[in-house]
This record gives sequence, structure tokens and C-alpha cells, in this order.
Amino acid sequence: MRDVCVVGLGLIGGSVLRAAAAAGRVTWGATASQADAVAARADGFDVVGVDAALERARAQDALVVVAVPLPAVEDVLRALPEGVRLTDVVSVKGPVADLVARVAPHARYVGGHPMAGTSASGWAAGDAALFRGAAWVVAADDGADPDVFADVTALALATGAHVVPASAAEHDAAVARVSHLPHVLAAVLASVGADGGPLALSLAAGSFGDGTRVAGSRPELVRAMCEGNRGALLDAVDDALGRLGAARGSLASTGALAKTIEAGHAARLALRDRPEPTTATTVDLTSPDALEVLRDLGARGGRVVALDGTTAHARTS
Ligand SMILES: O=C(O)C(=O)C[C@]1(C(=O)O)C=C[C@@H](O)C=C1
Repeated sequence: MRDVCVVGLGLIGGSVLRAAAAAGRVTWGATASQADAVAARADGFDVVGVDAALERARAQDALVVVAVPLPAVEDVLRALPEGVRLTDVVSVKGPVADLVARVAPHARYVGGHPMAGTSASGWAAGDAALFRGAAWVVAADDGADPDVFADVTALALATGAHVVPASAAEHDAAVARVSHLPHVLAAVLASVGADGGPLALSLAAGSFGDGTRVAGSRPELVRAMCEGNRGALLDAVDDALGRLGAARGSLASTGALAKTIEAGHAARLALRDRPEPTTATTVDLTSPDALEVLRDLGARGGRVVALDGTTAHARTS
């Protein structure tokens, strides 16, 4: 079991550190936030300075998990000793891969992204169980080091997540639609509701609460996440605007929203009823076509559910 060093101890980093420790790993962390460092130490975790944490990772051949917001990633990369095993949990993968290539090309990097969170932030909001049952994307771009791919997969599985392999570009296009666009829409919806004045807010109930929940997240984190995926998010916003425009058009002309409501209803039921992938298959991570096979598996809704050395046990639909 590889040791784990987490840099950034907010909601996600703090949850990774707790979950890795709960899974029996040797762990330590570092954070620029004094408040998070004090709170993590008070909870019994080993928290040291960033340079000391990274040096220890090099000495112990540990996996470093960068869990800071995108604008702070470069500073962590600049402090990396040569050749460390590296992953991250940032919500956009292409820009982090580009940064690693530019600033720390010596790192043995395989990106990751756990699809879990809450609108809370900071160490205190973290939870060892946050990733249970969640998808954790592990970047399967050509050239990925199979050994580090296995390290990141093993960590994700140890937290209770399942692994969805995807290229950085596939990941960024997908999360633009299912994570970043929802944050933009929640922000817009919250403002539209608030502008309805005190009566509207006193009537706000389930639909408004559900639709605006993530607008309660820390604005600078949401901003960094959305701006970091600008290209793919613009495409998703355009798609949403087109559908909103069509909905407005049909409401204005025929008075009927039927198509929009029915398409959305069908999409929501398909999400609720999506089949659990059940067909078992294995992928040898050291085989020359492993990354292609893994990307194909992820694109078809498959997932890696266990790891046995360098053999990934997967399920497909
Ligand atoms: O559930 C939430 O509060 C989240 O915003 C989590 C959420 C998302 O679902 O969009 C947000 C960012 C991530 O990196 C992964 C997941």
C-alpha cells in the first residue's frame, strides 16, 4: 500500500486524507491555510509544511495528491522534487496536465477527479465517507505511466469510489455538462429568484432549493472551476441557451412547453434508472493497448471496481 501525501486540506483534500488514513495508508498533509492545518492536527493528522511534505513523499516514494484550487496548482508544482508520483483532484484535467508538462515535466503524473462534494468548504467539512459510491475519473491519456495509473486507481478504490477512465479532453467536455453548467445555472436561478423580492423568497420551496443548492458553494472556488474549463463550458452554455431559446419560442408561440418538459423528464428518468454495469472484464494495465481499452470502457459507461496488482477488474454494461 503506497503512502499518501495530500497538499491542500479543504473539503476534498481533507476528505482524501481522512479516507486514505481510514483505509490503513500512512498519510500526511500540508496546507497554506493555518486554520485548516490547526484543525487537521487537532483531529490527529500529521500536517507539515509544503516543502517538507513533498520531500518526504520523494523519500518514501509516496503518491502526492494535489488538492488545491486550479489557480494555486502551479505553486505546488514548482515546489515538487524530481520524479515524484503525482495526481490531483482538480475539477478540470486538460489545464492541469498542461501545467504539469510546463512546470514539472519530471513528475510521474496521472490526473484524477472524484465526482463528489458539497457546497461546504474547509477541513471541518471533510468526510472520510465522501467518496463512497462516487465516480473517480482517472486520466487515461496516451503516455500515462501504468504504475502511477495503478496507484491513483488503488487510492480511489480504497476511498470507496469506483474508477471511470477517460482522457482529459473527454473528462472536461463531460463535466462541463454535468457539473460546471449546473453551477452556472444555479447561480443564474438563485439571482432570478432573489430578484422576485421578499414574497418570492418566502415562497421558495423544494424546486428552488434543489436547483440552487450549489450556488451556496464558495464563489471563488466555483469561479476557478468554471473558468478553468472555459472552452467546454462555453459549448455547454450555448447548448443550454439554444434549448432555453427553443422553450421560450414554443411558450410564446403555441403556449406549450411540451417538448422541453418531456425531453427533460425522459433524461431525468434515464439518469435515475441507468443500469449498473454488470459484465465483468479485466484489463492488464501493462499491455500496450491498456489505455485505449480503458478509455473505451469509460466512454461506454464502464468502471474499474477492483485492482489486483496491475490487473484492473472492470464492469461494463
Ligand atoms: O455536490 C456538490 O455540491 C458538488 O458541487 C460536487 C461536484 C458536482 O457535482 O458538480 C462539484 C465539483 C466537483 O469537482 C465534483 C462534484
